[in-house]
Amino acid sequence: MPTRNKIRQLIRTKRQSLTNIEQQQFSNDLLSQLTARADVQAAKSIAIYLANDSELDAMPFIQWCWQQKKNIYLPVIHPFSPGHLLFLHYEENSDMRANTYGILEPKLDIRLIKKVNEIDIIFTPLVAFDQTGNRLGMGGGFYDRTLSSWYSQYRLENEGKNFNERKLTKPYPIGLAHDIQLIAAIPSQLWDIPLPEIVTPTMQYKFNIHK
Ligand SMILES: Nc1nc2c(c(=O)[nH]1)N(C=O)[C@@H](CNc1ccc(C(=O)N[C@@H](CCC(=O)O)C(=O)O)cc1)CN2
Ligand SMILES: Nc1ncnc2c1ncn2[C@@H]1O[C@H](COP(=O)(O)OP(=O)(O)OP(=O)(O)O)[C@@H](O)[C@H]1O
Repeated sequence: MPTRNKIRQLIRTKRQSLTNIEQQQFSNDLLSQLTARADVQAAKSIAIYLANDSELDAMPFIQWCWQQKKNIYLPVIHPFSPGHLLFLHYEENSDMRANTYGILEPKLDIRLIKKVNEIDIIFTPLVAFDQTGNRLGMGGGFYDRTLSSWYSQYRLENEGKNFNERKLTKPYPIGLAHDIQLIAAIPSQLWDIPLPEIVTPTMQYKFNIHK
């Protein structure tokens, strides 16, 4: 089985070869998929990301959320807690700065920080995923740390239940990815947090990660 770094390399290269036209089409397909979901329609606070490295671009969806008066939050690399994220309110006129990876994030202002367990849905970026909900990210462990207590609670409350009988606790995580980011199997590590759902431009995958 290829190593995690090999998979990252391979999928990132594949993703970078998508054309601008394809990227635009996929963003619009994503918009249609997400806006049709009842949980998205009901959500008041949504965390998402600004596309980097040819990730699936959610900007059309972010704009729809703003029109619907939803609150949008973006990940900000914690200034002194290594590997941790903060989530800050994001508006059209937010002051932005580039983080160490060159990704734009809202300028740190403690008044704009939203507690993770007060966010309804966290849409996570990812590099690769498999048919069981395993997620491989850019390699910082940021989302694994963000979601670790959510996952403990999710398993505790939903052990043995069917997907449609689950009791959901905030923040509900949903991965966003291009279809080409699906691979046969991700060699998962103990700390990896799998995702209960992943949305691509053509599919909405649901996974039993609580059994
Ligand atoms: N759009 C987006 N925002 C995000 C993430 C993400 O995956 N996508 N993150 C999700 O966790 C966090 C940032 N994590 C990242 C981790 C590594 C690299 C990266 O480009 N690494 C380089 C080498 C590292 C370096 O420059 O020191 C590389 O692998 O090429 C980027 C983002 C927070 N914000
Ligand atoms: N809950 C955690 N507690 C402590 N360390 C963690 C935790 N989760 C991940 N890590 C550490 O973070 C590092 C990177 O993890 P990993 O390669 O799984 O990141 P990733 O899921 O690809 O990235 P990201 O979540 O940022 O997109 C690993 O060395 C791992 O030990």
